[in-house]
Amino acid sequence: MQAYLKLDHIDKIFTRGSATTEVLKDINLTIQKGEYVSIIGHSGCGKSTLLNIVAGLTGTTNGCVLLENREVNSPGPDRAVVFQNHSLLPWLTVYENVKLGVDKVFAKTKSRAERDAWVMHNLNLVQMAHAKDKRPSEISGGMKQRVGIARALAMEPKVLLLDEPFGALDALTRAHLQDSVMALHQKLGNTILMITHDVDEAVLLSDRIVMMTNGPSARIGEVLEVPLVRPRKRLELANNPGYLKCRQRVLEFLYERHSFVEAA
Ligand SMILES: Nc1ncnc2c1ncn2[C@@H]1O[C@H](COP(=O)(O)OP(=O)(O)OP(=O)(O)O)[C@@H](O)[C@H]1O
Repeated sequence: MQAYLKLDHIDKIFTRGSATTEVLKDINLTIQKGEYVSIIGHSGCGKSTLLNIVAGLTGTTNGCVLLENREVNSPGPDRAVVFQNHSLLPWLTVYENVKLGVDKVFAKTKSRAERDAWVMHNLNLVQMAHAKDKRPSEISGGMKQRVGIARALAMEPKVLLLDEPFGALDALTRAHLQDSVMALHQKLGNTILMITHDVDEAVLLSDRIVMMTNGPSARIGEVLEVPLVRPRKRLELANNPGYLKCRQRVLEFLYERHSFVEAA
Protein backbone atom coordinates (compact mmCIF):
# COMPACT_ATOMS: atom_id res chain seq x y z
CA MET A 1 0.00 0.00 0.00
CA GLN A 2 1.29 3.46 -0.92
CA ALA A 3 2.02 5.45 2.26
CA TYR A 4 0.78 9.04 2.30
CA LEU A 5 0.64 9.27 6.06
CA LYS A 6 2.65 6.75 8.03
CA LEU A 7 2.68 6.17 11.79
CA ASP A 8 5.90 4.31 12.28
CA HIS A 9 6.52 2.26 15.44
CA ILE A 10 5.08 4.90 17.77
CA ASP A 11 5.36 4.50 21.55
CA LYS A 12 4.19 7.18 23.96
CA ILE A 13 5.11 7.30 27.62
CA PHE A 14 3.93 10.17 29.82
CA THR A 15 6.18 10.98 32.77
CA ARG A 16 5.13 12.96 35.82
CA GLY A 17 7.80 13.05 38.53
CA SER A 18 8.84 9.48 39.11
CA ALA A 19 5.55 8.10 37.73
CA THR A 20 5.44 6.92 34.14
CA THR A 21 2.47 5.75 32.09
CA GLU A 22 2.92 3.94 28.83
CA VAL A 23 -0.13 5.03 26.85
CA LEU A 24 0.66 3.81 23.33
CA LYS A 25 2.76 0.82 22.33
CA ASP A 26 4.17 0.16 18.87
CA ILE A 27 1.52 1.88 16.76
CA ASN A 28 2.00 1.22 13.05
CA LEU A 29 -0.43 2.51 10.46
CA THR A 30 -0.21 3.44 6.81
CA ILE A 31 -2.86 5.70 5.30
CA GLN A 32 -3.33 6.29 1.58
CA LYS A 33 -4.07 9.64 -0.02
CA GLY A 34 -7.83 10.25 0.01
CA GLU A 35 -8.57 7.55 2.59
CA TYR A 36 -11.02 8.09 5.44
CA VAL A 37 -9.69 6.25 8.47
CA SER A 38 -11.35 6.19 11.89
CA ILE A 39 -9.80 5.26 15.20
CA ILE A 40 -12.14 3.71 17.72
CA GLY A 41 -11.44 2.44 21.22
CA HIS A 42 -12.64 2.75 24.79
CA SER A 43 -12.25 5.95 26.78
CA GLY A 44 -8.70 6.62 27.90
CA CYS A 45 -6.98 4.19 25.54
CA GLY A 46 -4.97 6.96 23.91
CA LYS A 47 -6.92 8.01 20.80
CA SER A 48 -6.52 11.76 21.40
CA THR A 49 -2.88 11.26 22.29
CA LEU A 50 -2.37 9.53 18.95
CA LEU A 51 -4.18 12.27 17.03
CA ASN A 52 -2.18 14.93 18.87
CA ILE A 53 1.01 13.15 17.89
CA VAL A 54 -0.03 13.24 14.22
CA ALA A 55 -0.96 16.92 14.63
CA GLY A 56 2.49 17.59 16.10
CA LEU A 57 0.99 18.84 19.36
CA THR A 58 2.50 15.97 21.38
CA GLY A 59 5.87 14.34 20.81
CA THR A 60 6.47 10.60 20.55
CA THR A 61 8.67 8.66 22.95
CA ASN A 62 9.78 6.34 20.17
CA GLY A 63 8.89 6.21 16.50
CA CYS A 64 7.70 8.96 14.19
CA VAL A 65 5.01 10.29 11.85
CA LEU A 66 5.84 10.57 8.15
CA LEU A 67 3.75 12.64 5.74
CA GLU A 68 4.72 12.06 2.12
CA ASN A 69 7.91 10.45 3.43
CA ARG A 70 8.91 13.51 5.48
CA GLU A 71 8.97 13.37 9.25
CA VAL A 72 6.53 15.79 10.90
CA ASN A 73 7.01 16.54 14.59
CA SER A 74 5.53 20.00 15.08
CA PRO A 75 2.17 21.52 14.17
CA GLY A 76 1.70 22.73 10.60
CA PRO A 77 -1.07 23.78 8.20
CA ASP A 78 -0.58 20.50 6.31
CA ARG A 79 -2.44 18.79 9.24
CA ALA A 80 -5.53 20.74 10.28
CA VAL A 81 -7.42 19.64 13.38
CA VAL A 82 -11.12 19.94 14.19
CA PHE A 83 -11.77 19.35 17.90
CA GLN A 84 -14.91 18.11 19.62
CA ASN A 85 -15.57 21.49 21.14
CA HIS A 86 -15.17 24.19 18.56
CA SER A 87 -12.09 26.35 19.03
CA LEU A 88 -13.37 29.48 17.31
CA LEU A 89 -12.22 32.83 18.65
CA PRO A 90 -15.31 34.36 20.29
CA TRP A 91 -14.51 37.97 19.47
CA LEU A 92 -14.18 37.31 15.72
CA THR A 93 -17.00 36.78 13.23
CA VAL A 94 -17.46 33.51 11.36
CA TYR A 95 -15.77 35.09 8.32
CA GLU A 96 -12.86 36.43 10.39
CA ASN A 97 -12.32 33.09 12.12
CA VAL A 98 -11.79 31.39 8.76
CA LYS A 99 -9.88 34.35 7.33
CA LEU A 100 -7.31 34.18 10.13
CA GLY A 101 -6.04 30.78 8.99
CA VAL A 102 -6.30 31.70 5.31
CA ASP A 103 -4.21 34.85 5.79
CA LYS A 104 -1.57 32.85 7.63
CA VAL A 105 -1.26 30.10 5.03
CA PHE A 106 -1.82 32.06 1.81
CA ALA A 107 -0.36 35.53 2.63
CA LYS A 108 2.31 35.14 -0.03
CA THR A 109 0.49 33.08 -2.64
CA LYS A 110 -3.00 34.62 -2.87
CA SER A 111 -4.01 38.26 -3.28
CA ARG A 112 -6.36 39.88 -0.77
CA ALA A 113 -9.30 39.42 -3.17
CA GLU A 114 -8.37 35.77 -3.77
CA ARG A 115 -8.16 35.14 -0.04
CA ASP A 116 -11.57 36.75 0.47
CA ALA A 117 -13.06 34.56 -2.28
CA TRP A 118 -11.37 31.49 -0.78
CA VAL A 119 -12.87 32.16 2.67
CA MET A 120 -16.33 32.51 1.12
CA HIS A 121 -15.81 29.39 -1.02
CA ASN A 122 -15.06 27.33 2.10
CA LEU A 123 -17.97 28.82 4.05
CA ASN A 124 -20.19 27.91 1.10
CA LEU A 125 -18.86 24.34 1.18
CA VAL A 126 -20.22 23.92 4.71
CA GLN A 127 -23.36 26.00 4.05
CA MET A 128 -22.34 28.76 6.42
CA ALA A 129 -21.85 31.72 4.08
CA HIS A 130 -25.18 33.18 5.23
CA ALA A 131 -23.80 33.54 8.78
CA LYS A 132 -20.48 35.10 7.86
CA ASP A 133 -20.99 38.21 10.00
CA LYS A 134 -22.22 36.37 13.11
CA ARG A 135 -20.05 35.70 16.14
CA PRO A 136 -19.69 32.16 17.59
CA SER A 137 -22.05 32.99 20.48
CA GLU A 138 -24.80 33.77 17.94
CA ILE A 139 -24.76 30.39 16.15
CA SER A 140 -25.64 26.82 17.20
CA GLY A 141 -23.20 24.05 18.19
CA GLY A 142 -23.57 22.32 14.83
CA MET A 143 -22.97 25.59 12.99
CA LYS A 144 -19.82 26.22 15.04
CA GLN A 145 -18.52 22.80 14.04
CA ARG A 146 -19.27 23.62 10.39
CA VAL A 147 -17.21 26.79 10.70
CA GLY A 148 -14.41 24.81 12.36
CA ILE A 149 -14.48 22.41 9.42
CA ALA A 150 -14.46 25.33 6.93
CA ARG A 151 -11.49 26.84 8.73
CA ALA A 152 -9.62 23.53 8.59
CA LEU A 153 -10.48 22.90 4.92
CA ALA A 154 -9.53 26.45 3.95
CA MET A 155 -5.94 25.75 4.93
CA GLU A 156 -5.88 23.04 2.25
CA PRO A 157 -4.33 20.53 4.63
CA LYS A 158 -2.81 17.32 3.36
CA VAL A 159 -4.54 15.54 6.21
CA LEU A 160 -7.69 16.52 8.08
CA LEU A 161 -7.62 15.39 11.71
CA LEU A 162 -11.04 15.11 13.35
CA ASP A 163 -11.09 14.58 17.13
CA GLU A 164 -14.66 13.44 17.85
CA PRO A 165 -15.99 16.31 15.73
CA PHE A 166 -19.64 15.34 16.25
CA GLY A 167 -19.33 14.23 19.88
CA ALA A 168 -20.94 17.27 21.49
CA LEU A 169 -23.92 17.47 19.12
CA ASP A 170 -27.49 16.20 19.43
CA ALA A 171 -28.36 13.15 17.32
CA LEU A 172 -30.08 14.99 14.46
CA THR A 173 -27.42 17.68 14.07
CA ARG A 174 -24.82 14.96 14.30
CA ALA A 175 -26.41 13.04 11.43
CA HIS A 176 -26.62 16.18 9.27
CA LEU A 177 -22.99 17.02 9.88
CA GLN A 178 -21.85 13.44 9.24
CA ASP A 179 -23.64 13.61 5.88
CA SER A 180 -21.94 16.93 5.12
CA VAL A 181 -18.51 15.57 5.96
CA MET A 182 -19.18 12.49 3.78
CA ALA A 183 -20.22 14.75 0.90
CA LEU A 184 -17.13 16.93 1.34
CA HIS A 185 -14.87 13.89 1.40
CA GLN A 186 -16.53 12.64 -1.78
CA LYS A 187 -16.15 16.02 -3.48
CA LEU A 188 -12.67 17.05 -2.31
CA GLY A 189 -10.99 13.67 -1.79
CA ASN A 190 -9.39 14.69 1.53
CA THR A 191 -7.30 12.32 3.55
CA ILE A 192 -9.07 12.10 6.91
CA LEU A 193 -8.09 10.59 10.25
CA MET A 194 -11.00 10.72 12.71
CA ILE A 195 -11.42 9.69 16.32
CA THR A 196 -14.81 8.42 17.37
CA HIS A 197 -16.57 6.46 20.11
CA ASP A 198 -19.52 5.78 17.85
CA VAL A 199 -19.60 2.44 16.01
CA ASP A 200 -22.27 3.49 13.48
CA GLU A 201 -20.43 6.70 12.72
CA ALA A 202 -17.20 4.78 12.16
CA VAL A 203 -18.84 2.30 9.75
CA LEU A 204 -20.85 4.94 7.89
CA LEU A 205 -17.94 7.30 7.24
CA SER A 206 -14.79 5.20 7.04
CA ASP A 207 -12.85 3.26 4.46
CA ARG A 208 -11.04 1.55 7.34
CA ILE A 209 -11.62 1.37 11.07
CA VAL A 210 -8.63 1.09 13.37
CA MET A 211 -9.63 -0.62 16.62
CA MET A 212 -7.45 0.06 19.64
CA THR A 213 -6.97 -2.25 22.59
CA ASN A 214 -7.49 -0.89 26.09
CA GLY A 215 -4.70 1.03 27.78
CA PRO A 216 -2.26 1.24 29.31
CA SER A 217 0.11 0.30 26.50
CA ALA A 218 -2.71 0.40 23.96
CA ARG A 219 -1.99 -1.09 20.57
CA ILE A 220 -3.82 -1.39 17.31
CA GLY A 221 -5.81 -4.57 17.86
CA GLU A 222 -7.45 -4.90 14.46
CA VAL A 223 -8.00 -2.89 11.29
CA LEU A 224 -11.32 -3.42 9.51
CA GLU A 225 -11.91 -2.58 5.85
CA VAL A 226 -15.38 -1.14 5.20
CA PRO A 227 -16.15 -2.28 1.64
CA LEU A 228 -19.36 -0.25 1.20
CA VAL A 229 -19.68 1.69 -2.05
CA ARG A 230 -19.85 5.48 -1.95
CA PRO A 231 -21.83 7.65 -1.87
CA ARG A 232 -23.36 6.02 1.20
CA LYS A 233 -26.90 6.73 2.35
CA ARG A 234 -27.60 6.13 6.02
CA LEU A 235 -31.20 5.00 5.51
CA GLU A 236 -30.31 2.51 2.79
CA LEU A 237 -27.46 1.11 4.88
CA ALA A 238 -29.58 0.40 7.94
CA ASN A 239 -30.44 -3.09 6.64
CA ASN A 240 -27.46 -3.63 4.35
CA PRO A 241 -25.76 -6.97 5.23
CA GLY A 242 -22.28 -5.53 4.57
CA TYR A 243 -22.96 -2.63 6.90
CA LEU A 244 -24.36 -4.87 9.63
CA LYS A 245 -21.40 -7.24 9.34
CA CYS A 246 -18.87 -4.40 9.83
CA ARG A 247 -20.89 -3.02 12.73
CA GLN A 248 -21.02 -6.44 14.37
CA ARG A 249 -17.28 -6.91 13.96
CA VAL A 250 -16.48 -3.62 15.70
CA LEU A 251 -18.99 -4.30 18.48
CA GLU A 252 -17.47 -7.73 19.09
CA PHE A 253 -14.00 -6.23 19.29
CA LEU A 254 -15.04 -3.51 21.72
CA TYR A 255 -17.48 -5.36 23.93
CA GLU A 256 -16.30 -8.98 23.89
CA ARG A 257 -12.61 -9.06 23.15
CA HIS A 258 -11.63 -5.72 24.71
CA SER A 259 -14.45 -4.82 27.04
CA PHE A 260 -13.94 -1.69 29.09
CA VAL A 261 -13.26 -1.97 32.80
CA GLU A 262 -13.54 1.37 34.58
CA ALA A 263 -10.63 2.00 36.94
CA ALA A 264 -11.73 1.88 40.60
N1 LIG B 1 -0.29 15.24 29.17
C1 LIG B 1 -0.53 14.09 29.78
N2 LIG B 1 0.19 13.73 30.86
C2 LIG B 1 -0.03 12.56 31.49
N3 LIG B 1 -0.95 11.64 31.10
C3 LIG B 1 -1.70 11.96 30.03
C4 LIG B 1 -1.54 13.20 29.30
N4 LIG B 1 -2.42 13.22 28.28
C5 LIG B 1 -3.12 12.06 28.33
N5 LIG B 1 -2.68 11.31 29.39
C6 LIG B 1 -3.18 9.98 29.75
O1 LIG B 1 -3.11 9.17 28.59
C7 LIG B 1 -4.19 8.27 28.56
C8 LIG B 1 -4.90 8.38 27.22
O2 LIG B 1 -5.56 9.62 27.15
P1 LIG B 1 -6.31 10.09 25.81
O3 LIG B 1 -6.98 11.38 26.10
O4 LIG B 1 -5.37 10.03 24.67
O5 LIG B 1 -7.38 8.91 25.65
P2 LIG B 1 -8.67 8.84 24.72
O6 LIG B 1 -8.72 7.44 24.20
O7 LIG B 1 -8.66 9.92 23.73
O8 LIG B 1 -9.82 9.07 25.79
P3 LIG B 1 -11.32 9.63 25.58
O9 LIG B 1 -11.95 8.71 24.60
O10 LIG B 1 -11.92 9.54 26.93
O11 LIG B 1 -11.19 11.04 25.07
C9 LIG B 1 -5.07 8.59 29.76
O12 LIG B 1 -4.78 7.68 30.79
C10 LIG B 1 -4.66 9.99 30.14
O13 LIG B 1 -4.82 10.20 31.51
